Amino acid sequence: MIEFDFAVLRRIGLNNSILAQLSMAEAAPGAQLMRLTEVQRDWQTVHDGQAEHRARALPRLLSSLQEQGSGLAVGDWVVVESHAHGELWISRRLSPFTHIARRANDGRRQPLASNIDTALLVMGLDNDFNPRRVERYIALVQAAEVAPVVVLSKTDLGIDVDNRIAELRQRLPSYIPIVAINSLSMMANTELKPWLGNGQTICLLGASGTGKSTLTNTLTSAHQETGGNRKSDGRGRHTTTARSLHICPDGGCIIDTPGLRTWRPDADGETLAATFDDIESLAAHCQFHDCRHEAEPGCAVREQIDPDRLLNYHKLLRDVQRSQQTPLDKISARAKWKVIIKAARTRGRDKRSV
Ligand SMILES: Nc1nc2c(ncn2[C@@H]2O[C@H](COP(=O)(O)OP(=O)(O)OP(=O)(O)O)[C@@H](O)[C@H]2O)c(=O)[nH]1
Ligand SMILES: [Zn+2]
Repeated sequence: MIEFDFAVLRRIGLNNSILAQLSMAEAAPGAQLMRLTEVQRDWQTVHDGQAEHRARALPRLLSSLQEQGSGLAVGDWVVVESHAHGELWISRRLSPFTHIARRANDGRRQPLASNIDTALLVMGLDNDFNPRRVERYIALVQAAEVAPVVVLSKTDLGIDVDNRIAELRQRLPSYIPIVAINSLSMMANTELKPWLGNGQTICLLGASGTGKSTLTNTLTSAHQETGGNRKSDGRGRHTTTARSLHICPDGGCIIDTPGLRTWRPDADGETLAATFDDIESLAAHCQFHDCRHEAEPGCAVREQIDPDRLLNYHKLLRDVQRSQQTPLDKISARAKWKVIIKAARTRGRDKRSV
């Protein structure tokens, strides 16, 4: 039997999709369900809904995750066993319902965060305003099956808010919510309430200086120190504050880790096509089957899609194609170009000498 208090764990994001896995989980007596809030090489921090504890993962768990090409990430739900001397050991990871990973330079996938329902894509209405970047983030979080919400911050700066919202609204698919807020105002709580129900987990993504920390403070104002409830029940070492899990007093919790902060989006072509499905579905109506929506007559896409959104789509697709090349592909692509350029130069010389 795995012990847990639903109401307490719900504050840190427990939901039915995780619970459904528990009945099948074998565990030692007294094992507890907890949420991972920090992942280091040799140790982890887990949250039991009230306080954080230092724990370690069983080597067999780590190697089986590694075999699956996966690994522990902040936000994972784990089964924690208590061994002799109060040591806590993570024995099992429940399958995450969403998983954000980044591709490391060597091509491996590196887990960043698990079990996030909604990503707030924070963008300042000031100089930071950049629809292309938002489209890129949307593609990425959708690839992880996390729901995107575009949050335009700094409405108080007297920037032409309505026009900028209209510009984005016209450009993005209609199912993507756009919310404009002042991160410094408590009103932000009301505006973001739909994504902060009890049991919901959100994360904040966006460039530096857009107001992610400010907004996190506003949303969690009554609970700055989520793990601050010190317990001394002798199990594991307690830490006082949750560095990466913040509980919102009215429901919901926020995951904020250095990994997510420095995460720069990458995606594959299929994912991009899914995010730009407005373009893909219009393309079926172009006169030419292989229309590139550039100068072809009878193009259905150019008529309806914001030209910059179309440009961005093509640019992202090119990026994807490049990033999916292996080092060998890149070398052979470069070699091919060298041949082409050399041939063009030779042709140029031949023409001149005629
Ligand atoms: N006027 C105004 N200022 C804001 C708002 N949101 C954030 N700021 C200010 O913008 C600056 C940057 O905000 P942060 O919350 O630190 O931004 P961040 O996204 O967390 O930045 P990093 O930590 O670098 O990722 C701070 O000086 C904030 O006070 C807002 O809605 N209105
Ligand atoms: Zn076309």
